Amino acid sequence: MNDQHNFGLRVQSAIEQRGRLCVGVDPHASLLAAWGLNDDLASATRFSYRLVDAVAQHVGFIKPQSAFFERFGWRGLALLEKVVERSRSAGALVILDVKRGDIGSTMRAYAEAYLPKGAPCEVDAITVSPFLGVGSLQPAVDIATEHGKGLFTLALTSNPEGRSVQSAVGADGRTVSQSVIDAAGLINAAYDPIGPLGVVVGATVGAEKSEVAAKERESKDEIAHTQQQTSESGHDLSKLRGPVLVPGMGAQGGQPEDLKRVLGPALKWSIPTYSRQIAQAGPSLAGIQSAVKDLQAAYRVTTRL
Ligand SMILES: O=C(O)c1cc(=O)[nH]c(=O)n1[C@@H]1O[C@H](COP(=O)(O)O)[C@@H](O)[C@H]1O
Repeated sequence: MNDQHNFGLRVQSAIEQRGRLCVGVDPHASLLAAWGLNDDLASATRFSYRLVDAVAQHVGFIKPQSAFFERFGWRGLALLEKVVERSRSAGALVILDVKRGDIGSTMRAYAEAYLPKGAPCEVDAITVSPFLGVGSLQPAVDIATEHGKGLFTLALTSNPEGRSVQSAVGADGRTVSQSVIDAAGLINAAYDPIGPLGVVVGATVGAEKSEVAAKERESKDEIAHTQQQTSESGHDLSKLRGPVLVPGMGAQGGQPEDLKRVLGPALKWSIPTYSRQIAQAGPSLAGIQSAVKDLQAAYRVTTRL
């Protein structure tokens, strides 16, 4: 399999060549206001182009959040397509944050919108939600792997409300989030050394080790295993063999030093993503670029393996 056909290998080489930082493009009303702009399509266009032009040649990953474009209707979607195209042609991998999840037949249509070569809004990967059942994502897995694209499945989200669902324990004794991580690991096992199925783990999860995770580690054997394999999130990411998108950084409180603690062995292919913190350094190109440089330098130190 050549590098271009395995999204995992493209992630690996982007990290090696450009670093692991991901810049979020979220034309949020409050950020537009902070830049002295109105909350309208013309302003969202200026904001997004400025951000992309400042960073796309320097970072490995760009993550536009679809909702901030969808709110402007079809014109917003046309802008999103241009933002994606501008980012990809500067060499960044685009992870479109759309958090799609539905019954299999509908899931196929969502995947077709973004993943095949020549799709209307072709990106390198999308975020997907597994809460209709991990198996419902299969059509998206098929389309992603067929076209050399990736998926990032929500496992442990950065918002505190996610915990009650994601830490629930299934009949097999695993948490919902661990089952999501394991399902991605099973697909990635066919790839060496890294596969195309990523997960989302928020940087904010480490501080709150859940009671469930503690119960899972009750037996002595498990304690020994856990000390070797798990992160402070209490989840075992050691068999994932895939990329981990890490939101919750900056504006939500996560710091570069947290990554190692939260991810354990999955640090190697982690992609910390920042939206507000980087945009807030704008609107000047120099301000945005210096925020990016500082974070890239911090990650070179804190993620040394
Ligand atoms: O999938 C995501 O990107 C995501 C997952 C998650 O658990 N938490 C989370 O904040 N996000 C997204 O990551 C971005 C975080 O933005 P900032 O907090 O401004 O850096 C937003 O676009 C969120 O929609």
